[in-house]
Amino acid sequence: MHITKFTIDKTRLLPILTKKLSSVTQSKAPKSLSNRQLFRQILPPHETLREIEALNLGKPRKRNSSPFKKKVNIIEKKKLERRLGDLTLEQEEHLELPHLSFFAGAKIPTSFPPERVQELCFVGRSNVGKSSLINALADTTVVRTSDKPGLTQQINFYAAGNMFNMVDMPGYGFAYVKDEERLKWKELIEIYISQRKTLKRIFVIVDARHASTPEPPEPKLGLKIADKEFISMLDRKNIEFQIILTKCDMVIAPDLARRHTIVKEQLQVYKNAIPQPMMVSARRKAGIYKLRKLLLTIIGGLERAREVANKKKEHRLADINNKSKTPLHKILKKFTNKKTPRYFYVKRKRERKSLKKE
Ligand SMILES: Nc1nc2c(ncn2[C@@H]2O[C@H](COP(=O)(O)OP(=O)(O)OP(=O)(O)O)[C@@H](O)[C@H]2O)c(=O)[nH]1
Ligand SMILES: [Mg+2]
Repeated sequence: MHITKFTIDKTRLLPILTKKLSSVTQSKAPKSLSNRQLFRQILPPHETLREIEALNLGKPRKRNSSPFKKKVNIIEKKKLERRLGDLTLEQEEHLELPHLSFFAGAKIPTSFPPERVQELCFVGRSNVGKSSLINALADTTVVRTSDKPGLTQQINFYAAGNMFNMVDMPGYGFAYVKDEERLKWKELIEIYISQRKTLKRIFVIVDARHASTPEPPEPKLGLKIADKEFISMLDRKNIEFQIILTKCDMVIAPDLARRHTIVKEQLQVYKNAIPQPMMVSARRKAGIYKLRKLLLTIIGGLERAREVANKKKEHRLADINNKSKTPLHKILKKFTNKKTPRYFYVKRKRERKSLKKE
């Protein structure tokens, strides 16, 4: 017989086979469930799933332009609606926040600006997306963001018109900076949070992907140790806070609902936690209108924001109506000899229709 290095030596294989068999028999005995199995066993409530679908929060499904695949998508949506109920939630109000501008940065407590208007602050582990969330809320890019943890290294104050301030904090937990620097940030954040009289609410930002990563020193499921330490500190000091799950566009809908459920359960221990965690995606601007409405309600500026939104809508309508009175082809003729393309008329018609719908 020709022997190669791939020829199976039965005498060597036997111990391996017996070992495998023993492991199979062992697995029949009751064994503690893995984190993944525990996670899969969670049944999220229907309303959470419905909210995620309606606000378009989960990881986007692949959209296909082929008519067959479109039909499949429609059928899937209908199936979901049968299971979860109507997926159109209460109409989202298209509210806007006032113009955002940077006005102060503080590395030490003595550099905090005077307490004039109400403030909302955003805290969380480094790189969870605090700065990006402020940008998305104010529909701007004034706040600097980075994919490296530890970009925001001081408390930054941003004025939203003269209505209120949004405060961006450095992150706690891992960051590409020295340990002593991080300790300084921690002290600074604690001083700000416990001494600021104009502070109306603390939003603790949690990365939706991390809400259940189980690494050995971390708890099996749910919030990370750094988050738990921070919110326990808030609870000891009797300071109210609310959790916001960000980067929801990176988690598939059922898993996101499970993570939301875990976090909600864990919050029951904290007496100063607002029980309902919010879900957003700063990148896809999902859930942002809902959060904006909440901010405005806390500040007491909801009515003013509604008035501004209505005025803007009226102006836009009037603009379109005025434009349509002077035929576009006459305006264009001044500059060119060409006829007005049909495209312009269709576009205007569509704009008018969508405004009426709003
Ligand atoms: N996919 C996705 N990425 C996001 C979202 N929000 C933020 N990011 C990304 O996350 C990274 C970190 O965002 P930052 O806003 O700088 O995070 P931060 O919490 O301010 O970080 P530090 O200032 O370092 O504490 C950036 O690369 C963002 O583009 C989101 O909703 N979805
Ligand atoms: Mg930042």
